[in-house]
Amino acid sequence: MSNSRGPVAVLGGGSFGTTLANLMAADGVPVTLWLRDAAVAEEISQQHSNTRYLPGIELDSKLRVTTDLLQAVEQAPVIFLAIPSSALRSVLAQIGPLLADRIVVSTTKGIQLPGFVLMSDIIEEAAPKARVAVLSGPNLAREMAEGALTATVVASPDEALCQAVQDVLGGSKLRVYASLDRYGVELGGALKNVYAIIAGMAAALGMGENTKSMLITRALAEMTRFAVHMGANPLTFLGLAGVGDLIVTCMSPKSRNYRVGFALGEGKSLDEAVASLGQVAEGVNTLRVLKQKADAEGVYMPLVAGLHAILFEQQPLDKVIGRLMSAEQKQDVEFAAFMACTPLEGV
Ligand SMILES: NC(=O)c1ccc[n+]([C@@H]2O[C@H](COP(=O)([O-])OP(=O)(O)OC[C@H]3O[C@@H](n4cnc5c(N)ncnc54)[C@H](O)[C@@H]3O)[C@@H](O)[C@H]2O)c1
Ligand SMILES: O=P(O)(O)OC[C@H](O)CO
Repeated sequence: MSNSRGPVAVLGGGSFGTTLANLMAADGVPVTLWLRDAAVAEEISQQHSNTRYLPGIELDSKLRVTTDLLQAVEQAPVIFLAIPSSALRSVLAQIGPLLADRIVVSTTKGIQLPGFVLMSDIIEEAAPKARVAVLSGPNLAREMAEGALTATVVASPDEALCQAVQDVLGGSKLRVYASLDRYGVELGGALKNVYAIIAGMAAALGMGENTKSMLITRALAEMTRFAVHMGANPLTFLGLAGVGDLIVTCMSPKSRNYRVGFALGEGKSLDEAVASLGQVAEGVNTLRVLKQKADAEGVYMPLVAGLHAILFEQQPLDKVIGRLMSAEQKQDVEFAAFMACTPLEGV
């Protein structure tokens, strides 16, 4: 098995897996994309397109594709996972022991039950000897596939691992920054999806720019409060995987979570909003898991509680907004307080 620039396997042939694999293939990295659907694999290999997830994008002819999972991972020292959080366990169950000593990078931005299970936890359970990192940041797949200049973060306490991922993934269109705070980067990517649903709702309801700015800023305070309580470094939330990803997902109709929120704001039911999307919106499940955890830990998360009340407790929107606006008016910037009790390492 070789290393510094591949071979690489990308597991998951949806929007993000196809995009990441294509970027690396175009940059000369030997990549194999694994997906389940033989017809999509055939289309990628013969037509160099994935019309279901990236319509109108011409994929690089060097991109190899397979429906054979073992073949994909067999010779790859670096493996990216771009599988929805709900399916990660079942995919890893088929290959766990094969992943010993490999670099396994989760790009999945979700949290699962029971309890509060991150994707890195699922990987380490299935493959205890793998070297695990997470990748997160303001990374709308469609824009990356179109060649937009983009930055992301690879996070692991293992600096050599981060360097290996930077070498393989970084290129003329994509800058890959490193972080030692894997936990914070992973939480940032998952939590921001919940606030993107709220931002989409606010947009559909015609709320003003002041309101959108208030939402994003208070969302950052709220998600950081939770993450710091759980052990993450607050400074991580000032970076690409925190405020960077929160901004893009809360501002862009290209975000699927934002689009779910927008559809809800237009009066669709949650089932209708999710069904009309046809792609994964991790924020809906994350909201359930996060609300439970915040309650159990006693962390104050009024925006999460408000969205949960609307989606899962049948509370009317105007009542929830009224409650949010009449809550105690607290301190603005909490970062000083967060940082006073957190060592400035692990960012
Ligand atoms: N799309 C983006 O812009 C983006 C960016 C960064 C991170 N992510 C994260 O990447 C993850 C994947 O998202 P996506 O955008 O590629 O989703 P998607 O909805 O575009 O595609 C999901 C893919 O997963 C496949 N899949 C579903 N269940 C599977 C299973 N059991 N086994 C194998 N494959 C299965 C589907 O067939 C599909 O190819 C999500 O957690 C998402 O938050 C997405
Ligand atoms: O389309 P979304 O809402 O899943 O967001 C995609 C990425 O996470 C943005 O960084």
